[in-house]
Amino acid sequence: MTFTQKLNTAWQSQQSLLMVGLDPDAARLPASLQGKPDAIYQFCTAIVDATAPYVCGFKPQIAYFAALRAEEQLEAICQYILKHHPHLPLVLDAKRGDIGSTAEQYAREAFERYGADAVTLSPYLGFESVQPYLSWKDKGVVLLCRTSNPGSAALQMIEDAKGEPLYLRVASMVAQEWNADGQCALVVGATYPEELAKVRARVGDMPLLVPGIGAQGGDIPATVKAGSDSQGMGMMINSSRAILYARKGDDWAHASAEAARETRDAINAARAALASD
Ligand SMILES: O=C(O)c1cc(=O)[nH]c(=O)n1[C@@H]1O[C@H](COP(=O)(O)O)[C@@H](O)[C@H]1O
Repeated sequence: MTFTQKLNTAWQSQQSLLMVGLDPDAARLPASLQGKPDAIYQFCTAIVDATAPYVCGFKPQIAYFAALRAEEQLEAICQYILKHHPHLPLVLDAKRGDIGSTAEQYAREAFERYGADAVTLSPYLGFESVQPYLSWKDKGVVLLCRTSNPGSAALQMIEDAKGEPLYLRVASMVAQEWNADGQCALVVGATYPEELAKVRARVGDMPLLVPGIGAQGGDIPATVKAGSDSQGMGMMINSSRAILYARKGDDWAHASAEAARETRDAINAARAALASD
């Protein structure tokens, strides 16, 4: 099964567009896990199990693991997800981008070492920097387009002579030239619903990874309205910190599950309102 098929199946069977991001911060781990050698593995697998009923997939962010010298725990977490939640897409958030020969190694890292279904990439180096990932025919590539951060406009909104902003040029290039085998998706922040709508209009039903709800303050109804595809789906709406650190007391996994359920329900309420418009 390809990444895109797995994602479509998960959207349908889970009735959820919520993706939970795994961004483990050592300083914010529950007290009961602090100091344990496998604390990150214990934390992330418990979050995965608790939130799995409410999500369309998981997105571990590699920097959080690499910074803590915890790549082996990330490997074990990925294996755990593939074994215990095989129907849920695993998107490795690595934001790689390099010349072709190096990209071949990054692709092996994402797809062989971690077994990810898809990986996030920068489009900045052009097609041959992405081609090594696309040669893994059942895998997905998720290209940065209009990112959620405040400084993203400085480059991404630069206009060409015809007044076309760079992020829309990226969207068109990926949709028309890079997506021959239907493996591509784009990243557009929930913090920019206006641009999200423009990307959706430009790329048809291509999947979008949409981070920026929760800790970054993106509005769920505006996101759903702007980014839904023709089937009322089409987005992996990511939330990391607001789900991971939802706890108020000791029952942290339960608090994360509740936060995930509430977020999924808010997304689905917005979808229902849109459908009845
Ligand atoms: O590619 C991403 O996932 C990404 C792109 C983007 O434009 N903005 C963005 O926040 N992200 C990632 O999405 C996650 C957002 O985390 P929270 O703000 O805690 O929900 C982080 O792992 C970011 O690295």
